[in-house]
Amino acid sequence: MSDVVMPPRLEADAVSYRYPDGTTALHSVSLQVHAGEIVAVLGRSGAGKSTLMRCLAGLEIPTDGRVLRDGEDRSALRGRARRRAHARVGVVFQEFQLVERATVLSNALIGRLAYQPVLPSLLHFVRRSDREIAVESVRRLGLGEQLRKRADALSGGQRQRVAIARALAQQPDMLLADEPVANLDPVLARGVVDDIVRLARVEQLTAVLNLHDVDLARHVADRLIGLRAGRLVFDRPVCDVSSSDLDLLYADPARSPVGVQ
Ligand SMILES: Nc1ncnc2c1ncn2[C@@H]1O[C@H](COP(=O)(O)OP(=O)(O)OP(=O)(O)O)[C@@H](O)[C@H]1O
Repeated sequence: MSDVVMPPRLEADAVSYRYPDGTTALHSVSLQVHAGEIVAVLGRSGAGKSTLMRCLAGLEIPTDGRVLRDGEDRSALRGRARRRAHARVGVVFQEFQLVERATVLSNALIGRLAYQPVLPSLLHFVRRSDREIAVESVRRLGLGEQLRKRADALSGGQRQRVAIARALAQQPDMLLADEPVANLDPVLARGVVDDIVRLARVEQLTAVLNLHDVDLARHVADRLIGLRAGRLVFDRPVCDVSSSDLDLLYADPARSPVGVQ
């Protein structure tokens, strides 16, 4: 559905992030996500996964270090160029972030906003091509029958699929999903993650998923990245991640041996 172009390579170069209250959530994290690769980020609650995701998505600017897309730092972009760069990054959040009182189609159309000239979008004018892309995105997530239904009348799994359809309507070349299934039961979670990964593979997107479920992450990702207390602990192909890597990642800090925080 999108133009045939190479998906981007995404890179964090010594990224640190400190919140205004002084909490340092990331300590010099460096990683690369290769073009078209699917990477899952694992770690305990508070490890810094969401902060890393927000930095990768360009929603936060690192306090130190850089996020590079195909070797280019996007933080310097302004105005239209910045809007366009953001448009190519589809982001899916745990809380869905839908407009609850709007229809499924209207929510998917939000994914087209960055491509519209400002005046027509202010006047609620929707180009036919944008509508077609949004409808097609919703259909691909199996919600073609629900186009006119309000988001708040859907189940949790359906709502997350609308959020994915909205991201897909952006015609992204990169997909970032922050705990996309944390609010869903395990069976639904599996289905939604399978949908995300299927789309990422078909559309050849570079994808990063924050996941709590290690088995699910192993099942869908090419590579696993482990974060602990804001530091990168491992970054390996799925088959090379051992149970001791995972033990180190999830060990209770109160019981950890000296040297492991
Ligand atoms: N807005 C904020 N202000 C101050 N500190 C914050 C803020 N958001 C997160 N933090 C802190 O930054 C650290 C990393 O948080 P982050 O949300 O990135 O972790 P996480 O791995 O995504 O956790 P979870 O799995 O629970 O979502 C934590 O210590 C957290 O308390």
